[in-house]
Amino acid sequence: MLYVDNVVGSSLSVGGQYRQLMQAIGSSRKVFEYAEMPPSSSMAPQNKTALKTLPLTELKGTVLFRNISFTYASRPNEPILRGIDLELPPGKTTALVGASGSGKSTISALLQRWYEPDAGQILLDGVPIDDLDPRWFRSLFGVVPQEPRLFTATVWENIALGLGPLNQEIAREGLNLETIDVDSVSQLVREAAEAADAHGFISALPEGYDTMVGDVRLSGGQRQRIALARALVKRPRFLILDEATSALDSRTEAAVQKSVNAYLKQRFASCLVIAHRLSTVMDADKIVVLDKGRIAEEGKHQALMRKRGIYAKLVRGGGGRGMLR
Ligand SMILES: Nc1ncnc2c1ncn2[C@@H]1O[C@H](COP(=O)(O)OP(=O)(O)OP(=O)(O)O)[C@@H](O)[C@H]1O
Repeated sequence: MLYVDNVVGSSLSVGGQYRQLMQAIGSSRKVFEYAEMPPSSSMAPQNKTALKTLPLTELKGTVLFRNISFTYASRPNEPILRGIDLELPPGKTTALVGASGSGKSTISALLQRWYEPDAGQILLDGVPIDDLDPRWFRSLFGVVPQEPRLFTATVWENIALGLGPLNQEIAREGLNLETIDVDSVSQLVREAAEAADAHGFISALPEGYDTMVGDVRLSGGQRQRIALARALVKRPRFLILDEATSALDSRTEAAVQKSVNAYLKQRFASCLVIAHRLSTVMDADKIVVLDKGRIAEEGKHQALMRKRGIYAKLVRGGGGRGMLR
């Protein structure tokens, strides 16, 4: 009976593995298909000579959305953004708020050039971003998405991954990622973890930075802080936080905000925050309120509250629970 049990158990497990293997083969086929797709004409290599980079030492970092309109190709009858005029001032934090589906994440996607606007232009220091080399341009961004993914690897590897193949800021500091030694990367990883307020809990894990993600149960907030460290390790000039601190309790969020703000100040980096929580956006230098694809209001928290417009309504709609609903 024991042998039979053994044979049945093993056969079932082989069956499961086979299914997973087939799924993985299917997914990898898709990955290669996408990787081999030719880039859209504005990013194609034949235009490379025309694609610019800006000297980092002179980069101010003013981002301007000028009359941007956008519709997703899959929903041609549903314009998402209409005539957006928006300035992200350098070294400042701009918060995007608005009802769910109002187009906040779409603005962040356009800024990273995941899509091309239907009309209007996005400018960096006065240069249209489509004239800039996309690899160079994207290397300036550190992004924490709504649902960050951690890989089955050590915490250290999960953070170091953010360094990416092309990193101007690191190169500018005399470090070459091709020849950099492990100790220097560890130093960068640790600094990023500190800036994300993650060093404390990582050090308390059974094997510290060498702990395998997957071997320990990390809370949603801990995962978000590792993802934040991954975004900060490349020393971005622009940090995009899309609901990046939503899983943190308010005390931890305040601590994370404090250390991220210190980072932004030290590096003169700009930050774009998307959030539904009042405490996340309240102290932003500028709050931009989106409503049905348009900018309805902008200003600082107090001024917007006095205005008693959409923002004040969103704050009150949270029913005192600190949510913007
Ligand atoms: N890839 C896509 N293809 C088609 N429609 C999309 C796509 N991504 C988003 N949308 C639609 O665009 C609209 C705006 O979405 P977006 O994610 O920008 O809103 P949001 O303000 O960030 O919302 P939330 O606060 O819920 O994250 C929504 O109606 C959404 O369904």
